[in-house]
Amino acid sequence: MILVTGSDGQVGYALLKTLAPLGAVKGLTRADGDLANAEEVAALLDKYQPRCIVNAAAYTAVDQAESHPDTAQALNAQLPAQLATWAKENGALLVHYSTDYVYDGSGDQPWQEDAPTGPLSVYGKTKLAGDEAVLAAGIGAIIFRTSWVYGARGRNFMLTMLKLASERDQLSVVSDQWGTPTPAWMIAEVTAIALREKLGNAKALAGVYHLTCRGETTWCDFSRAIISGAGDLGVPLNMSADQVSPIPTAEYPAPAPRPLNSRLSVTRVEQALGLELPDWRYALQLTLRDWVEFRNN
Ligand SMILES: NC(=O)C1=CN([C@@H]2O[C@H](COP(=O)(O)OP(=O)(O)OC[C@H]3O[C@@H](n4cnc5c(N)ncnc54)[C@H](OP(=O)(O)O)[C@@H]3O)[C@@H](O)[C@H]2O)C=CC1
Ligand SMILES: Cc1cn([C@H]2C[C@H](O)[C@@H](COP(=O)(O)OP(=O)(O)O[C@H]3O[C@@H](C)C(=O)[C@@H](O)[C@H]3O)O2)c(=O)[nH]c1=O
Ligand SMILES: [Mg+2]
Repeated sequence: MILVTGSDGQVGYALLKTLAPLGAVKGLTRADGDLANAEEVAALLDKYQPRCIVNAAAYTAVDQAESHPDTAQALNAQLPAQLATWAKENGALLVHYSTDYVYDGSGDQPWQEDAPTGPLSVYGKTKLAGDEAVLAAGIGAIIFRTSWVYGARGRNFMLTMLKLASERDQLSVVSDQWGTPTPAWMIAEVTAIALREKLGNAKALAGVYHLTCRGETTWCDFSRAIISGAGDLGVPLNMSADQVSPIPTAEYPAPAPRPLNSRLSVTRVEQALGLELPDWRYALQLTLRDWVEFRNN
């Protein structure tokens, strides 16, 4: 049994399908229990006895985390720590996800996996604590640090932009935060490849791996690419890409500070798996097509 936590979320939902070839998959949603409650988590692990846990549950509301640090800590730090301890005691494999927000965003070069961390927000700090707990368990877990996750369903920047562009005739979007948009399906499909290797050899792929698309952009140019890509697919919108105005971060005040440089080097995962990850623009085209399908059904 492969247990996927957070299976109503963007990545968790995609994993239900991509992991299916590797065995029986059980997804945990809020209906199964509160993952912020350690006793409920223990009972779920006891019930399902997974040989493999893929932890896609997290507290991902970056701004709300500033005023709800205890819930963020429970989901982002204590849950992965508990899963790692259980995996160690029961000889299970663990795959966990983390974020570009563990870095401080300085400089303009892609971060390597062994670079110093320096989270700016409660979300980033609690995610880093989760990574550290998973690594400290010494069980050869895989940690995929991804960024700017989006998809045809869930809460994400692509869907926000499509909605706003159908209602407004002008948008202002920050143009000084750099990073790489990454669809949930891409993360789920690469996870399946990695997990299959791990099922063959438990020592394979241990540690931290960045897992994003290739290339880099800003939220502003990502927004423009979403709007022009949707237009190319015949989606009726109220505005065009050139009506998206670039603004500095200072003009978009928010409770949580965001890193300016979220570029992540993906060489390590590409070499480990012997593949080349897709460029973010191509991945966006495929995801927009998913969304058009999803809307029409
Ligand atoms: N989204 C992003 O841009 C990025 C995400 N990541 C990381 O990737 C991973 C997957 O993220 P993503 O799929 O986008 O996240 P989502 O927020 O889409 O999914 C997380 C899931 O966890 C569930 N969850 C939260 N709290 C609880 C709880 N107390 N009990 C039970 N379930 C709970 C959520 O349910 P509910 O919706 O009801 O709260 C949701 O279904 C996470 O580790 C995240 O930190 C990394 C970089 C970027
Ligand atoms: C809606 C909107 C957002 N923005 C800015 C705010 C922010 O800096 C940026 C992206 O908005 P978001 O709310 O998606 O940002 P955010 O929630 O910080 O996204 C992050 O989520 C967590 C979970 C991660 O791990 C990160 O990788 C990253 O994806 O765009 C605008 O400038 N204009 C707008 O109209
Ligand atoms: Mg958000």
